[in-house]
This record gives sequence, C-alpha cells and structure tokens, in this order.
Amino acid sequence: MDLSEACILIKDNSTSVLPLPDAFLEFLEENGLDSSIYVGLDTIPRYIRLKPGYEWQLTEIETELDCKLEAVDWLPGFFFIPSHIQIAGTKAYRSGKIYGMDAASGAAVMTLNVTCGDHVLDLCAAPGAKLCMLADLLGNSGTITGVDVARHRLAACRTMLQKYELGDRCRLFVADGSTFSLVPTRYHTDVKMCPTDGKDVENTFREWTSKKTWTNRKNAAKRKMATSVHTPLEPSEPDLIFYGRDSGVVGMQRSKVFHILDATESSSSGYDKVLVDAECTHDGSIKHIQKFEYWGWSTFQRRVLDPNRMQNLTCLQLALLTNGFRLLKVGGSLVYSTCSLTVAQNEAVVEQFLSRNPSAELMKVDSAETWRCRSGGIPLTLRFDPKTSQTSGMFIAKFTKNPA
Ligand SMILES: C[S@@+](CC[C@H](N)C(=O)[O-])C[C@H]1O[C@@H](n2cnc3c(N)ncnc32)[C@H](O)[C@@H]1O
Repeated sequence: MDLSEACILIKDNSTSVLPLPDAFLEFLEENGLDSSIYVGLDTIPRYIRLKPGYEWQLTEIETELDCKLEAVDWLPGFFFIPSHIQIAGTKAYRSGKIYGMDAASGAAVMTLNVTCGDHVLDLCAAPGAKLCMLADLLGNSGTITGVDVARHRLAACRTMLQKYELGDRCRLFVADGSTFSLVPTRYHTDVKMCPTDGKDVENTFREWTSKKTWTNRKNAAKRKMATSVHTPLEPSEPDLIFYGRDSGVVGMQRSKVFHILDATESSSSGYDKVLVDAECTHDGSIKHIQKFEYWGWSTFQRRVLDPNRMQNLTCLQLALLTNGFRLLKVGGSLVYSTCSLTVAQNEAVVEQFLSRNPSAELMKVDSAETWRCRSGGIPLTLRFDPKTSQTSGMFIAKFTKNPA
C-alpha cells in the first residue's frame, strides 16, 4: 500500500498526522462515501453521558474534570467535553458517575424507545456502553439479556455492569447471536418460583457468584461431554456468565432458564425490544480509524478490504438481524445499527432482510426529527457521520414485527 500518495490527513488530539492510503480512499469511493467526512476530526467534539441520578453533582463533576460540561440539546443526559480532557483517570469516571459514550451510540439506544417493564435483548452486547444505557433507561423494571460471542469482551461488560451498579436485572450469555434462542425472563419473573422443592437443588440457580462450586464444574463437564458425544452438530449451549438478583434467573431451574424459544412461541412470547448493534468494519468510528495509524494500514487491508472477510461479515450481519427479529414478539421493536458507513453493511443488509421477512416493517424514528443526522439510503433509516452530526458514524434502522 503506497502511503506516499496519501491525500487526506487526519489529525488526532495530539496533532499527529495520519495519512489515509489509496486503498482506503478507494474503499470509501466504492461505498459512495465522501472522504471529506474524515477531514478535520480534531474539531469533532467528544461526549460523556451522565448517569441518571447524578444531575445534582454536575458542578462538582465539572470542577473535577476542570471544564464546563455543555449539554447536547438533542440528546438528554449527554454532554460535550473538550477533546483534551481524559476522563479515564477521574474520580467521576472511576466511581461510576459518568460514561464515555458517543452521542450517535446514544441515539441508537434512544431509537429503541424502551419503556417500563420491557424485556430487552441486546444481541451484540460487549463491551456494554449501550447495554448500560438500556439498563439506566429501564431502571427498576423489566430485564435485559446481553449476548456476545467474545467471552473476554462480555466479561468486560460484566465488570461495567458491576461498576455502574446496573446488574440486578441483567443476565449475560456468551453465545452466537445468530443462533441464540433462549426465552425472555418474562416467564421466570411472572411464574411463582418454587426454588428447590427439595428435589433438584443441584440444578437450581442461586445468587450469582464469580466462583464456580464443585457441583457447577461437575455439571458443566457432564454437559460438555454429552454435547460433544451425542450432538456434535448442535450449536454449543450458551454460557451464562452473569445474572443479577432480579434478572429472573435466581431460584429457577436450569431447564427453565435454558428453555429454547421455538418458532410457535416467539411471535407471542419473544422479547419486547431487541438491539442488534452488529459486528462491522467500524469505519465510521473515529477512534477506530485512528488506531490503524498504530496497527498499520496492512491490518486495515487484511481486516476490512479482503473480499472474503467482507462477504462473511455481511452474511453475519444478516444472520444476526434475522435471528434478533425471530426472537422479537409481535408488536415489539428492533433496532439494527452499525458504526460502518458502507452501504453493503447497512442498506444492503436491510433490503435483503426485508425481502426475506414479510412480517418486518421499517418504522419512523419520531425523536430523530430533532437529531443532527440525515436519512439513510432507504427512507426511514438514519445516518450519523462526523460532518453532518459532529459524532462518530452510525447507521440506524428500526423495525417492528407485524402478525404473520
Ligand atoms: C459493535 S460491537 C458491539 C458494541 C456494543 N453494543 C456496545 O455498545 O458496547 C459488536 C460486537 O459483536 C460481537 N459479535 C461478533 N460476532 C458475533 C456473533 N456471532 N454473535 C454475537 N456477538 C457477536 C463482537 O464480539 C462485538 O463485541
């Protein structure tokens, strides 16, 4: 890749200069993207989200961060912060009063419009910025099920839930989101639990602990053996790595928590809200693009431009969206979002999905009327980009499920 012919410069906060190689410019052109959106990134603001309940401590937080926090007028709870301020080492951040979160990501969560008592599924949950916002919005009601295929990333999500004290109504599964099938905890919270009735203590969930008991380990080993010997082609069982005390898991028997939602049940008994914040090339994320300065552009070529990888990625996105929709109840809402700006990962996925799922309907995002974004290539979809929105890039599509 010829860096000497670079024709765009990106400045990061420390004013270093990042050349964009020809291959990336071609990638932008092929995807109908105007390369000027990557220019002048040093003028794009950064954002924090204030944890609800800490509004009265705003002045104190400003003093600690040594800056004025200006509210984002179109997104409640979000504030601009000057780009030189590093929040990671601050007391406000370490004690869980503020989150580092881009406003476009906040918009994706707001699009879902969670309401009191919703049972929410976040199918690509890690590292958890959106999951935490969903939990903050739900407050003391409903439940959240977070799924991610990457165990270490989901473990970081668990740490985040604990830090912000948001875990009570959450459960986290390491699983493939394109095949995940477990029922919402609605069943568990609604039924009267008979925790052990003296029969199956071993298979009943007690309060979550990071330490595995000898019995847990023995049972896990037994299940692993059974799966590998008898059903080698079955997708591996989701691994529950965290559950809060009001997540509907404590006191339930394993067979109930791991009950698979079948085709006949999902329309009536699926999740109220589903977020599919799909794996993508992250090309709209300013922070991510800047990382290639250090990783090297050959890494970008290998990870993003390779046609086979791209094909696999768009198949995965369609599979995640399709499965998320399968798990949605009739009348519920699903948000598909990516931080890529390419048509292939956004509009093309949405078009294919709609053509195969007649009960899916795109919905208008009412709150977007006041947002700094533009329409995507398909009416009712939304696009955020640094130039239009002063945020990272984000594509958002909202669907509902009609009766079949
Ligand atoms: C864009 S990130 C999600 C960011 C997250 N929603 C947040 O706000 O912090 C995409 C995630 O999808 C996960 N992922 C990739 N393939 C997956 C799959 N087949 N099933 C579930 N998650 C998957 C990745 O591990 C990654 O954590």
